[in-house]
Amino acid sequence: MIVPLPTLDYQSADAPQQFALSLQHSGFAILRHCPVDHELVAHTYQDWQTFFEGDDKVHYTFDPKIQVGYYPFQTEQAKGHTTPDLKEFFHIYEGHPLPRGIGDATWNLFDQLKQLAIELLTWIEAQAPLSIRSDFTEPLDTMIADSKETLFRLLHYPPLPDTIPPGAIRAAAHEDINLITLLPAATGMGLELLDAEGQWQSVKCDRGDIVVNVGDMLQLASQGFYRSTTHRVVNPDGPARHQSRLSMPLFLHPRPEVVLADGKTARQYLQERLREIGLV
Ligand SMILES: O=C(O)CCC(=O)C(=O)O
Ligand SMILES: [Fe+2]
Repeated sequence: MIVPLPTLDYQSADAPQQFALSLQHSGFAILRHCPVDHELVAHTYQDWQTFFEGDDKVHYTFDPKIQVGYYPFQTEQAKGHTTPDLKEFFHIYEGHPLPRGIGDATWNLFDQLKQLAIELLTWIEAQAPLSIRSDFTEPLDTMIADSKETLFRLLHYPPLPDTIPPGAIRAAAHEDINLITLLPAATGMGLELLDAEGQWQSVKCDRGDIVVNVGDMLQLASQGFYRSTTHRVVNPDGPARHQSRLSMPLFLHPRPEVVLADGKTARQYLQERLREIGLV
């Protein structure tokens, strides 16, 4: 039986416990009433919708050395997949300029999400058993607080083409590489997670909710106490086929020199994983 993911109230007294339980069980949690401005989310989506609809984007084509910029439609394929995903996206990192026409909302949202992530990492740490916590090489929140590696990915899944390459979906099944991911509710359905029984479950959330998921780096650092769960974005049916979908995950990455486990640094781990998905 599929038990849907609960939506948790960030402001409730037991939010830290409920949040950590959800991450242990499914690798995902849905939070409502977070200190993230809904207007800012809407504004950011508007700016990037305009960007992806325009012709200017090709002038920002990504620089593979620094992984910044615009990745055209069907550039990325998930680990172990041969068909590229039906998506285009833009990678931004702190300190790098945004495309013309993108206003302050994007950086303001980045800052609000990062502050929230810092707090959520203190919850994640406090809720882990001492035997797990004591092996963290430093507090989880300081791993990311001054990091310049955190990646904001603005994603656009265009309306589906008339002919879809066999096996191609909006985002093929994958796990995130980083510590945790914060995902403001996307503009459309489609996100699914693979639950412990091997069933795909739709991640249902409302506008304004924040979805949080565990990445491989946290799974590694917590010796599997927190699970990094496989997820994907499926192609819609019916009229939604003709609609685009936007989403904007913030991938929280530690400073490169942070040791995750067994002497392995975040830098070493990230390079291994990027090679696997063909991004370096
Ligand atoms: O678009 C989404 O809802 C999720 C995207 C995702 O999982 C990713 O980019 O890693
Ligand atoms: Fe992901």
